[in-house]
Amino acid sequence: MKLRLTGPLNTLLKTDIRITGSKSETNRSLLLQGLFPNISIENLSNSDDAQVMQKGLKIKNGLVDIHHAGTAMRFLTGYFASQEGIDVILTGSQRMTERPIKVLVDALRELGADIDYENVEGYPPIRIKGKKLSKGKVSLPADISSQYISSLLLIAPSLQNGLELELIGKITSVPYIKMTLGLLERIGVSTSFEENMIRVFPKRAIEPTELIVESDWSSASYFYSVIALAEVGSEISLSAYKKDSLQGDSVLANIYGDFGVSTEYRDHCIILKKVANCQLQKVDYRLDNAPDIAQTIAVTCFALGIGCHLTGLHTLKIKETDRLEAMKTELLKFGADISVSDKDLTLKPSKIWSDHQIEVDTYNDHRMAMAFGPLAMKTSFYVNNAEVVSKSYPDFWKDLEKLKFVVQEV
Ligand SMILES: O=C(O)C1=C[C@@H](OP(=O)(O)O)[C@@H](O)[C@H](O)C1
Ligand SMILES: C=C(OP(=O)(O)O)C(=O)O
Repeated sequence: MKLRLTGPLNTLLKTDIRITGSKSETNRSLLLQGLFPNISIENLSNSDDAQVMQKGLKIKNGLVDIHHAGTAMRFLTGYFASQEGIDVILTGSQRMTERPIKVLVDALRELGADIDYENVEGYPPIRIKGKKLSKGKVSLPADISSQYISSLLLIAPSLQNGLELELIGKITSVPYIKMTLGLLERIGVSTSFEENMIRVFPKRAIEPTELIVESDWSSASYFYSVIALAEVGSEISLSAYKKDSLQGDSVLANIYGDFGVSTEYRDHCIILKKVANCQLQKVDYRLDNAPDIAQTIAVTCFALGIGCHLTGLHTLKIKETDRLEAMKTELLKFGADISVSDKDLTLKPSKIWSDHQIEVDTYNDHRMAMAFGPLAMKTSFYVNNAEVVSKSYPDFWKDLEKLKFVVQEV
């Protein structure tokens, strides 16, 4: 699906939008429900990634295809490996077969798992024969993806002696690890995380527990961007959010303060308000704790005509696409002065070219499409394969229409 996108120009925005549950919290909660069926879940994510997770958890034999969902790939690997009677081949999209899984497979094998590579060593598809994992201690590199760590932590309470994890190297995406531990604590599992050691204690059964998933902060980032580009006085109310979030991307509330956006927490909503025009020439953020909002911030800065230096982005190369290269290619189309390395992105203040025929390519990456969306408030353009948004946010284009964007299928 190709879209023509035109943003609202010089209008005061005032809209309420409801966003569904965080896909990260949802996929963790679903896995925990697989282990402890007396968990119920409220405000599930309506994303493709949550749907493939839900389906995957029901399969015991045969092929499990999780498409583009990194969390489903990594979390189901741990789950299947630890469940007796499972015999599956776990695979995904072409891109998923290029996203490494070796760190997790090595750790699970160390715990006693039976996993083999179907094609290329270190990458999906993998054949998993589930069994009772006998060991309870393992160390693994922590600088590639936190999802490997979360996968092990999620199955940890079901292991005979729980799990002791030693994390090697600089730990990346830490808030996602803490989110996993936070959810374990909510269902009554004891955990500890000190320096590079994580411990999860075993739990045979839990009390019936309802997990209420907070709405998705990464999805909220696109509205922060819209408000940052809107007229002073504009506001958007997003539900359902809370101040003590498990999601690291809630750091958006601080970051977008720099762009003149205030965040008020009121009755399960966040109210984003443009309170001032951004006076900064350049911003500098280290985002290894919030990698998923890097693209949003880069486009916001470009649209505002300010520079940015974003660091800590070493994980972006192995996500849905090589996000740093993709950002460079697409922002260059609009005239950006951008450079990237394998772990950072630098944008110098530059003017947006007024060429209305530009087509933004999306590389099977929902965040490429959504991060560029707000830029339509400055110039019209086309978005190729716009359906990619369904990976995390199927209603994204409909919600942009609520903000007076003109979204035309062409
Ligand atoms: O655990 C999670 O839910 C996630 C962890 C992060 O991945 P990495 O740890 O690979 O950076 C993040 O980018 C991804 O969207 C979701
Ligand atoms: C990186 C992402 O997802 P995943 O790794 O779960 O595919 C994302 O949603 O930005």
